[in-house]
Amino acid sequence: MNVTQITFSEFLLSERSQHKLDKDLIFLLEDIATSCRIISHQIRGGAFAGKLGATKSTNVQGETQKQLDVIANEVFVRHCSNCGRVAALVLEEVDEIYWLKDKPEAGDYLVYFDPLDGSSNLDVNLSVGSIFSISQLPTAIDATDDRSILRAGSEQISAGYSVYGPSTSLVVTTGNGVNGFTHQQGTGEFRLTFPDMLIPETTAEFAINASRYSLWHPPVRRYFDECIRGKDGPRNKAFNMRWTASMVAEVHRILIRGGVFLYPSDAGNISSGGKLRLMYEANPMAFVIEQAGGAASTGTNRILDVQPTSHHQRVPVILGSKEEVTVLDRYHRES
Ligand SMILES: O=P(O)(O)OC[C@H]1O[C@](O)(COP(=O)(O)O)[C@@H](O)[C@@H]1O
Ligand SMILES: [Mg+2]
Ligand SMILES: [Mg+2]
Repeated sequence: MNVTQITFSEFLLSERSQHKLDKDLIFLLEDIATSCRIISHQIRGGAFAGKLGATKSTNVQGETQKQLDVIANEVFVRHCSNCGRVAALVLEEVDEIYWLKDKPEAGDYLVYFDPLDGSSNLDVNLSVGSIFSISQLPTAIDATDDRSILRAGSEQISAGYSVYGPSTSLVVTTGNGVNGFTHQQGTGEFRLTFPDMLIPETTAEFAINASRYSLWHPPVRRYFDECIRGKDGPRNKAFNMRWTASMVAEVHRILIRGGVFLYPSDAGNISSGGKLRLMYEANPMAFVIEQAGGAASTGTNRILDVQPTSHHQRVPVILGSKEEVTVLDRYHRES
């Protein structure tokens, strides 16, 4: 069968037989895909339903919530609570952990969501997305214990994201490489359009919010200063810069054509540990990036090795083409 005809369900069945995936994981991934379809539909109709603006509330991170942040959150809660193996949901928009079982068993799933990433882009009709991560409880627990959801990223069994851009994409890893699907209008199916995604090892494109230059630490300034000196600078390369203010869109571009994305800790965010959240932004993206042959670092550690201490924890993020992440790690060591 032509790759573009393979549906997400068919793909999951073949992954299941090749890699012995648990059938409940397949059901959960189907529920996540259904949620992404619904959210995509809600975003595309948002202007008609008056759903693009902000709510009057702020989330646990003190950020003003968009109406669609709240809607996307509800969609994931409603559709991903059905699979009997899900023990808990951790969501960006909700302070507490949402336990679905009183006495979770070994192997039960812990699912982490950024229901809508880059939501400041909604009002201006630019790309946004959803991010998910799935881990398992290593042992049964007698009663719910919030510390048991603090799993390192290296324990993820699946992760991915959906981008709601000119088309809706779904990109997924189950630890066996990375595959990308496009939502087909009409049939409503996600079809395999980007099999075996691989990130080029070298790149001449970086993404950072350069308005924070005055807040950056020396290694990040050094990297940026060298990049913008172009061919005549120490890197001998004419670098290009991008910033979409939506991590999903940045990661998707890097998966398609390479590049490096940075949201480092700086003088403005160091007291919180950085900007991006470990459990539902950094970890899932790091897993996808590594599975596609890239690298993901805090500047001093591999992101997937960071031991979480709280479920809304923030970390510095540097990810993408290996060569650039290696340069940035070295600049951090040398500083
Ligand atoms: O506005 P800034 O500082 O450029 O930050 C943009 C970053 O913030 C985020 O939008 C945070 O995501 P949320 O919309 O889920 O809070 C990232 O997607 C993006 O990389
Ligand atoms: Mg986000
Ligand atoms: Mg979000």
